[in-house]
Amino acid sequence: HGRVVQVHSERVINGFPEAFSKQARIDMKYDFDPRIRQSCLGDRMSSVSLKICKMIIIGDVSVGKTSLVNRFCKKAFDKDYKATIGVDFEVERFEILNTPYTLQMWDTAGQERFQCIAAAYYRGAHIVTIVFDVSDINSLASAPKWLEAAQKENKGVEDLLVFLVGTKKDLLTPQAYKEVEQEAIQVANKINAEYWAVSAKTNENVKEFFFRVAGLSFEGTVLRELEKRQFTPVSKIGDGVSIQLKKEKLSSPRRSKSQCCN
Ligand SMILES: Nc1nc2c(ncn2[C@@H]2O[C@H](COP(=O)(O)OP(=O)(O)OP(=O)(O)O)[C@@H](O)[C@H]2O)c(=O)[nH]1
Ligand SMILES: [Mg+2]
Repeated sequence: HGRVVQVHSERVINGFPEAFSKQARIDMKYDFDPRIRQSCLGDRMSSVSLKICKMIIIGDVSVGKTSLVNRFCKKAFDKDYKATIGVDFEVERFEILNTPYTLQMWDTAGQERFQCIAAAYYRGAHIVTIVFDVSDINSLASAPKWLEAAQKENKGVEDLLVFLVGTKKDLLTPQAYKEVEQEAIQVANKINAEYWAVSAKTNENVKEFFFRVAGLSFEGTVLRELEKRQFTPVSKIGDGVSIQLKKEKLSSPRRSKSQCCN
């Protein structure tokens, strides 16, 4: 039996997803790395290892983290605020260049009193999405603090993908938005993040954002695997039976000794 992975046709990615802003993008490329296209479309990758990445979604209280995830994963928008208690979890399956890819999303609480619970889930993240509300400039100012908190739980990890996402774009006039954008791009550049602006209410840029996350993180994880394989004995490469779960990245969160919830 081959593995059968059901992927919804709306989650199929073949073209390289574009960045939102030329002024704050993670990379300057316009296509997948040629090595990726070659190995994925040659259908050798898919039988060898499961590709899963973990994304944490962090940011101030009520900026719209849960709304962003729910718009994409559940196609729903709720105008009433319901605080996230600790953390919520969603999974999305994609098919990228014929290869199954899973994105885990950990939607964390912004409320101060849940911080210690939420931070326990930061570990093992490949992707950090810092959310702010474009109609609340203070929430943008918090972005560096949130990144620090994520880095603290992922010490020594160099290739974290960081996104800075402004939500509630529908609340601002185009002129007011442009002013916020200038500041947001500066912050994004300072923290090496890619900048996006979205609206969960109108659905503007929501799918585009998640596709970009999926495309870039997929590329990163496949490239890491290809690099690892360069050092693997040839006989092991093609045997196809070793579906490797990267256990260390997926394990349940451990609480750090130094802090939290007393
Ligand atoms: N107009 C508008 N309102 C939004 C948008 N996104 C979220 N909201 C509203 O903002 C409020 C907070 O949204 P949430 O998604 O719950 O915020 P959160 O960041 O998850 O909050 P915590 O879980 O407490 O950290 C809710 O009333 C949402 O309806 C948006 O794009 N436009
Ligand atoms: Mg929430």
